[in-house]
Amino acid sequence: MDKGWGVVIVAAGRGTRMGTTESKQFLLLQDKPVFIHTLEVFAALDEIREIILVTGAADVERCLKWVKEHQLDSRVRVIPGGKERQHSVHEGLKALGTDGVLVHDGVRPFVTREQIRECMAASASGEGAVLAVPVKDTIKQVNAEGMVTATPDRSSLWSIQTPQAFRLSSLLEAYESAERDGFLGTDDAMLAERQGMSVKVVKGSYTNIKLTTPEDLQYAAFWLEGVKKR
Ligand SMILES: Nc1ccn([C@@H]2O[C@H](COP(=O)(O)OP(=O)(O)OP(=O)(O)O)[C@@H](O)[C@H]2O)c(=O)n1
Ligand SMILES: C[C@](O)(CO)[C@H](O)COP(=O)(O)O
Repeated sequence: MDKGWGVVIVAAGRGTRMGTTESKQFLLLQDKPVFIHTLEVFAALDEIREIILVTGAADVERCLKWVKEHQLDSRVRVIPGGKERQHSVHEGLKALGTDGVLVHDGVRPFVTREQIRECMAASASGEGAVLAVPVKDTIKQVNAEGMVTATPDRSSLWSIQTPQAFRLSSLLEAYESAERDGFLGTDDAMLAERQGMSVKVVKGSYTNIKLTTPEDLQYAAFWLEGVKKR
């Protein structure tokens, strides 16, 4: 990894499930937009040479302002994204010039430096690595009529998070192949898997939540308050 690691942080979504007027990545947590909390974790790692923030075309200017206000402007580049998460990640990957890449959701602000490092290290033993936690609930498959059709064995089920780490050239190839085939996935590893790449799962933590629905914001405020008191 001569050219080191880069990270693509995606923050171009609309946050439909959150239902707020302001996009969830820009909501304030302790006076700071959510995505700034996320950027700060990655910016604190010297081994990350490039940080690309991908946001909506209409939000690039205000993101640049926030980035400057929080003294992250020497570390972070801001570019416009696309219609789906996959398109936004793809734009970010094209903007990087490193050997390794981490992809992370801008709305997962509680990832830790240790988890990021573990993910980078684990990708060396395979072709990719993802942070994840074992599923805690019993999972059921349910049909369109609301009836249970199966109860999969949860011992092999994991909830997948970000960051997800890969060699940049391989992940770019996977993204280009998905685009050619019109394939849309919900995470980066899915695209790598369809190229036959091996993906290692790294046990993360249940606190690395993605802010998705309104109660996640309450959890985030509660969590940050606890961290402040420690
Ligand atoms: N076109 C998109 C869609 C999503 N994302 C980003 O991908 C991450 C994870 O996606 P998700 O939680 O699904 O975010 P949204 O698409 O914003 O939410 P929703 O699906 O509820 O609309 C978020 O950081 C989001 O900003 C992105 O960069 N570009
Ligand atoms: C990449 C991801 O965070 C893995 O859990 C997630 O898939 C992204 O967004 P989603 O729209 O909630 O699936």
